[in-house]
Amino acid sequence: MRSEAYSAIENYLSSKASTQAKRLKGDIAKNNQSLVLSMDDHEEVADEFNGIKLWWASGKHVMKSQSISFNHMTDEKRYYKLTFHKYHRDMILGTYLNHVMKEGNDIKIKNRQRKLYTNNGSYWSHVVFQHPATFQTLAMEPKEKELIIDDLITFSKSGDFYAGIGRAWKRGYLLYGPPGTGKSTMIAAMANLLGYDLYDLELTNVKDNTELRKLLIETSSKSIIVIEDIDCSLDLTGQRRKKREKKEEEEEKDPRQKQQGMEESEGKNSKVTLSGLLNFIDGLWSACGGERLIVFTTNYVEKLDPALVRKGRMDKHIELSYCGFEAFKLLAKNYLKIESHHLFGTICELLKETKITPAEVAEHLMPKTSSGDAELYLKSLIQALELEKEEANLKSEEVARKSEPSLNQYSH
Ligand SMILES: Nc1ncnc2c1ncn2[C@@H]1O[C@H](COP(=O)(O)OP(=O)(O)OP(=O)(O)O)[C@@H](O)[C@H]1O
Repeated sequence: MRSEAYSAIENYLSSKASTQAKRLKGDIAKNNQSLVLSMDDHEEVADEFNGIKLWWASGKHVMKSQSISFNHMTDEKRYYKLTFHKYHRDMILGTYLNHVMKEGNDIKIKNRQRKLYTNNGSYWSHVVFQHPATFQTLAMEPKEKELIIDDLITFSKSGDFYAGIGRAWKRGYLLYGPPGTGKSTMIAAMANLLGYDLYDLELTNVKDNTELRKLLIETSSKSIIVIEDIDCSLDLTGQRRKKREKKEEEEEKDPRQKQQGMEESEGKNSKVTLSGLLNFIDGLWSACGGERLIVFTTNYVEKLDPALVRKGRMDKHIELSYCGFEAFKLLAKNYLKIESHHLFGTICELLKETKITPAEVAEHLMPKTSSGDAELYLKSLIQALELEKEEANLKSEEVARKSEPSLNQYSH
């Protein structure tokens, strides 16, 4: 088996070899030669570190097997030879080799096949995670997007910082906004950006706090734990608690209602509590290693229990909202491959006056025929926006009419 150090160097060099090969690609293409991205025996890869030039070469020692064999098996020991000026020896053996190992291990993590876990009761099962969403394709205000990317990258590089201040290497995100504004898409983009695994935790499948604790302890480092629609997942919101208290009062008055309620909720009743979840986020988690993000999503942020969303627990609150012009332009670029059009001005004005989600805009821009042209899709979007605007106007007129004092009120 190859040692960890060997495979880290191998990863590092294959990335170097591939950049050098890419640089050569033009010449190679001209000569109609095939492109070699990995290192062959005795092939050299040049590297430069802090202005110092070095050369790596790979090779192998072939040793005749001591045992008697009919098929002349040989043992081979592969190695890498590093050549540099002896003046730099200390720096190369220290700083440079550490840098190679770190980069090599990072490449390994980035290239590994990532997993999407879902819980079936108290067990995780997984499939390969292959969602194509990235921050480049996520439509939202560019400045806000930059801030989020920066926040995520800073987090992923802050292991030493968290250790230094004695805090668990974890960060909580709350994504909120109407359905179809890209909450799930953003989570996939986060996982793709950082190369993390995803744990999609379905709280309604979790029996009680003990089961919750077991599931969360089993999650690995470099992962995102997602609890979608936290307001609907459990009895976690203030409103739901009040509703339940009211229902309990009614049931006390009429025991028949209680029986009916028990039958209805049988099978989907989970005893996970808000305090169980909070205890884990605050306490237990800190004890089980690091580099985890926990992401809650909700369509109704105002309904959440303040204890759940207070800063420190959910470090960053991100609102995903209706489609603005910048987000529309990105969708048009992705879906229609256009960056400008004479209908953009009309769309820009209509977007200011309407509430339409990026999912709805995307639906209009999605090519429906192989010959469909951009103008057709933009016109369909304009039609939808005009309809939306009309409906919104009617609604506000109705609200205004209802709030007007009726004439009778003033008659004597
Ligand atoms: N901001 C966005 N950028 C790009 N595509 C988007 C965006 N928002 C929505 N979409 C598109 O709409 C579809 C639905 O979006 P998504 O599931 O991410 O929304 P959501 O906010 O998570 O909705 P829900 O609250 O119903 O779960 C996605 O598959 C994606 O193609």
